[in-house]
Amino acid sequence: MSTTHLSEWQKRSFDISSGTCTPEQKADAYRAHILDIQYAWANADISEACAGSLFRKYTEQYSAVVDSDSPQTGLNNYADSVLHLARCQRNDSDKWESSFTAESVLKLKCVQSMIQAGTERRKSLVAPANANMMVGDGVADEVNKGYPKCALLAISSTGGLVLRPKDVPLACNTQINSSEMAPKPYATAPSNINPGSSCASSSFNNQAPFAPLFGYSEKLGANPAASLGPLPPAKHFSAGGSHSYNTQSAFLSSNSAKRKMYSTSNENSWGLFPGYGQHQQREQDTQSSSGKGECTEESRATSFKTAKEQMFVNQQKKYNNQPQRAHPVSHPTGVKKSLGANRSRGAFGKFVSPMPRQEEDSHAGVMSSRVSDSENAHPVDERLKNFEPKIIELIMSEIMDHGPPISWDDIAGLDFAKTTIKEIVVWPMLRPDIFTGLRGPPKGILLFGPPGTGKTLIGKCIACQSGATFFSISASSLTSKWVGEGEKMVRALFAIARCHQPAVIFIDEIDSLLSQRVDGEHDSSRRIKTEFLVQLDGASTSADERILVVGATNRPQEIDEAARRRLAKRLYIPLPVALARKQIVVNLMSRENCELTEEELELVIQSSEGFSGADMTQLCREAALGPIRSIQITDIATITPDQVRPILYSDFQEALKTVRPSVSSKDLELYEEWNKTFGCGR
Ligand SMILES: Nc1ncnc2c1ncn2[C@@H]1O[C@H](COP(=O)(O)OP(=O)(O)OP(=O)(O)O)[C@@H](O)[C@H]1O
Ligand SMILES: [Mg+2]
Repeated sequence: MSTTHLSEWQKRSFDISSGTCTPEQKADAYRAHILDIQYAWANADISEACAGSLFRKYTEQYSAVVDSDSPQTGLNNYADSVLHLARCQRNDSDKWESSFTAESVLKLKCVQSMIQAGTERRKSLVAPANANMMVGDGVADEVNKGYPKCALLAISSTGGLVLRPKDVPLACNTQINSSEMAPKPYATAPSNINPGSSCASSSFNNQAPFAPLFGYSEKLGANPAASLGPLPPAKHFSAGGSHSYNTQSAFLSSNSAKRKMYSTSNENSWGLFPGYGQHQQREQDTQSSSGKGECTEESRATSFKTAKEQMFVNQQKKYNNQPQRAHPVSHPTGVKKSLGANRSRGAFGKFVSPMPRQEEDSHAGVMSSRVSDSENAHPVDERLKNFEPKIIELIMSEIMDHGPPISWDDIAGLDFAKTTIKEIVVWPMLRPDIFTGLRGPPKGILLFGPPGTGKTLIGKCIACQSGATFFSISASSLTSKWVGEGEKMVRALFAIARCHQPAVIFIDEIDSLLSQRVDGEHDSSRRIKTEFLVQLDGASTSADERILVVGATNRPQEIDEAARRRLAKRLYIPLPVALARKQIVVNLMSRENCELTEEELELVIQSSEGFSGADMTQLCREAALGPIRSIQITDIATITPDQVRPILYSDFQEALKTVRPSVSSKDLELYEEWNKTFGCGR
């Protein structure tokens, strides 16, 4: 072996034997040894016998670390840890975590006593004095069989759970209030819960105080509607409540209803796992019947709609009227997910693409595409069968979840970049038949420029406007502390993208992933880079593949030269010119009470020379605070919003004293220089 290899080898051996390294480092070092042995043997640097013996030795040692479940010496919590990552991440909004599960709820003493009471008194319901939960006879029977199939009805104002007997009808579209319900023993529902079929789910979901009780508002929300018994025909009836209770995992699916809703363009196309299509088909049944505004007995019996699905239907209706090809079900908060930072959908959970396909613009289109997608599910299966479900799941959770749709007009200035991107991203995605051969679009784009100039904004806009499946990946999500995991993630990412073409993989801050490879860098990060370059090459050489990688960075000079070559279209995103700055101010101020004359606006624009888009936003925010600051501290508690004075030029003048450009002219020169050398602008 070469001297370099030898010294590396010695260093690692020393590390391992020093007794101070962690099991992860040991595993890493052993694995590196194994790779080196393979490499040396492949290069005929060592004999087969030598390779065999070394290989055996280090494999055993590696296995000993990997298989040992002692936390001090081993890593056998590998799968657990990864799954834990996937499951246990929470959004900021998830402050609580329920410890209730299907079983634990049923084991609660008060529930037990209520079940008992329900069994004893078949017709009239009497709750134990110390509980808010009542169970009808049908419920008790169901509970005794397993999980309740049609039990849950409402949640009491004190947070208790009220179960209603099957045989007590409840008008579907009637608002339950305490007075109406008073004569009935189950009348403890809060008055603001409306069990009407079309909104029962969301009403329940919004009962924040109840959510912690179970933590599964989605399923609970669905079931009240499902259990209404003799419901009148309803628009979005959800039936078959047993679905949500059948498994613990259904319960564990948590409060997703208050989180993002994905679009369904590819909702069924994932089709990774058998049996999944059935569920999807049920969903379609529900939707087709809801589309007709009626609910058949059959659909009650076989279909089931969670609050999430209900919200999707509502959202879809809303967005169907919108002209642009925006995501039909955007999350109101516009949270962008990052790997592991969200709830896992479960290895067998459905994949939901965020983007509508072209053919799905109409309602009928949605349906037909879903059916054909689920029919075509198996080939997709095949291509991904070598990947572990947990990795696929992690990648899936990276799909961008975007907020209010962003249009090209929301991005001020940057005309050249916008036109070029439309040319190479949007149009080819929409008309692949025209953009063939030499007209084929480049497979990699690099957006580079000073911070705060709209690179990420462009990424979001591509997500909204391209009609492609959009993967937004952060470098940190691909770097795992587990040896080999990062490369697998990269491979899986491209494999999944291949299954969901046309696809755009957006990598923000790409410099941290594809920085120049240097000596002494950690093996695993080097391997991730190499794998990325290989995949990028594969994607860029295959003419049939419609995968586009878009990278964004404000440190273009740090990007590896091999990566630079693969990101063939390198677009400079400069500081906004005066016109663009004006557009940003006008856009932002159009939503506020602002009295700025045309001349004053011009003065503001002149004074903000050298500001980035983000700086301009900051300037406007600061100016908008001016009127508030002018209010007397004693009045702040009582003043009404319309008494707040408009934003004036003086507020901008004040703001200009505190907001400074964030990009220095020296930095700008570097960008300009790099653009001249490597950029593709005019
Ligand atoms: N051209 C623009 N038009 C409208 N708003 C802009 C523009 N550029 C920046 N902004 C505003 O600045 C904010 C930050 O922009 P963005 O995150 O896209 O910057 P960036 O180029 O990705 O910066 P960084 O390199 O630091 O990641 C945006 O959310 C937007 O409010
Ligand atoms: Mg950015």
